[in-house]
Amino acid sequence: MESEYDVIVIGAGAAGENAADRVVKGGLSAALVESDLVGGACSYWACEPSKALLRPGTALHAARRVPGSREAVTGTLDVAAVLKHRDEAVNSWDDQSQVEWVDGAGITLVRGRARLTGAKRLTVDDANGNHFDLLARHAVVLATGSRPSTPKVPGLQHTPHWTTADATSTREVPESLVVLGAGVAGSELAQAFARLGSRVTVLARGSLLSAFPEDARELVAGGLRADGVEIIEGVSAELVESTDDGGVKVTLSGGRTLEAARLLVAAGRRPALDGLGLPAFGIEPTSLRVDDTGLVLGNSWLYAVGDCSGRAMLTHQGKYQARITGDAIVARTKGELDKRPTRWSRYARTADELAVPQVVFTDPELAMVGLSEEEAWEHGIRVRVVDLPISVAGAWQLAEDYEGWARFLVDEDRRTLVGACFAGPDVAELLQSATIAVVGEVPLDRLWHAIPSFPTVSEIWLRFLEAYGL
Ligand SMILES: Cc1cc2nc3c(=O)[nH]c(=O)nc-3n(C[C@H](O)[C@H](O)[C@H](O)COP(=O)(O)OP(=O)(O)OC[C@H]3O[C@@H](n4cnc5c(N)ncnc54)[C@H](O)[C@@H]3O)c2cc1C
Ligand SMILES: NC(=O)c1ccc[n+]([C@@H]2O[C@H](COP(=O)([O-])OP(=O)(O)OC[C@H]3O[C@@H](n4cnc5c(N)ncnc54)[C@H](O)[C@@H]3O)[C@@H](O)[C@H]2O)c1
Repeated sequence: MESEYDVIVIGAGAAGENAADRVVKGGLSAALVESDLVGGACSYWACEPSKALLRPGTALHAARRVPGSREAVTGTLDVAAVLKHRDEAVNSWDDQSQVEWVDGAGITLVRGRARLTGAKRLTVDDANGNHFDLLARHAVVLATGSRPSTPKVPGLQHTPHWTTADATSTREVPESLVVLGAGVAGSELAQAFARLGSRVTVLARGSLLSAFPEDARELVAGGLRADGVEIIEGVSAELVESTDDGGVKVTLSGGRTLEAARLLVAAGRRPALDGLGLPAFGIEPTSLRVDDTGLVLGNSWLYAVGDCSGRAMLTHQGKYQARITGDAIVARTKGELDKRPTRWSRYARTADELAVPQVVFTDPELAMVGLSEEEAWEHGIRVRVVDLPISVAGAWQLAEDYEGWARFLVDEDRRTLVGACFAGPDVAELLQSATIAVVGEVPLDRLWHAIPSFPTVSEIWLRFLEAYGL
């Protein structure tokens, strides 16, 4: 006997929850299938615990940078209290509150692992050996998240190591830690553990945070080095082995060896699409492609949102995709969307292409939105880049030795902002102003009237407009 719903969402992470919610808000019924904890990676193993591990160190460092409060700081981080704060942030890995939210939202939760058995048909296998057959009247949404990529380094597969999930859920702070991978997760966790007392070495194939502008990443690298993190750039790990004392030994290109109590592999993630039965529908699990509404190309009922859809792997982006896709499914069901949606309409994930905001929560922070210079040229935009230090009165209020940097990218023909990047303490909260300017395509002549309050770091907007020539 099959249970029928208008829409079935596979995966109850941030993206899946939001997709199901929009569908129900639009008047349809939705089942949400989850094989693990309701809430997914962000709540239990990624954003929330990593930020809980980072924030105490950032707060302590901020207090040390202001005369008056600096003198009051006499100790170091209380490691047990930080880990307790992390435990509270993840509700001690208990998803009861999220299950209650799902119930309250009118979504039916089905526990177990789902796989497609036919068009709009799936089977869910639960932990007790039970099977449930489900049928979606209109659409199935994949929201299955991502899995860590394991680089092909000789010895790594057979050597015990941490994934980012192990690092964020740890109950111990290792005496020493080698981090393989110098992207966002590697940088954040390197600093978190350094501030908790580990001796940390980060290995970067190219440079630390290579996806970000050089001036910005240099500031972050300086912050990590000030915390004692050794950053080795331009190297690869050639061999990984266990040591007799339960630690790990890494041999680098060039012959140098490193020994540490733990190895953390943070070398990117790939969409989690295995075991879903996709090849039967002609879909390769490695190359999912979706249109602006999230519809998987080549069919009329299968959608994808969040990390599994292979676009920017960020919680807020997955939730954005879910809102748009959920609304698009409802509109199609009601016959209100039969053509390709227009750019920036409520049924098109336009920001996926033009305005992805991202914050690296290191200290200093790094915040970026929109197109890079290269991407702007690729889009045919005649772009002008304005770089300047964040040297405004608001910054000095925050920290005596505030060091920050900003980049603004202007479409010269339209005189609108197409991208921005900020690096420095507390710049995360600056990002939404840039996101609004990019998405709103606000002309610079109008931004001239957007007065930043004195003394705030937002004064950098005025400095930018002056530097641009207004
Ligand atoms: C260390 C770290 C820190 C991060 N910090 C941030 C941050 O600060 N800000 C930010 O925006 N992003 C951050 N991210 C990225 C963010 O965690 C992800 O983008 C986000 O969690 C993806 O959400 P999702 O709903 O797509 O997938 P997930 O949260 O992974 O949810 C997918 C769910 O699907 C379930 N599932 C999978 N297959 C099946 C199946 N066949 N049947 C049933 N259920 C299934 C899984 O159990 C899982 O619960 C971080 C990532 C890492 C690794
Ligand atoms: N604050 C945030 O928003 C936040 C925090 C952490 C993670 N995330 C997201 O989670 C996802 C995973 O994070 P991540 O840092 O693992 O991915 P990433 O893509 O940001 O970085 C991966 C890094 O690993 C390196 N790498 C890959 N293979 C390697 C190898 N064989 N040897 C050495 N280095 C290698 C890459 O060059 C890259 O620098 C990303 O999409 C990221 O945006 C977001």
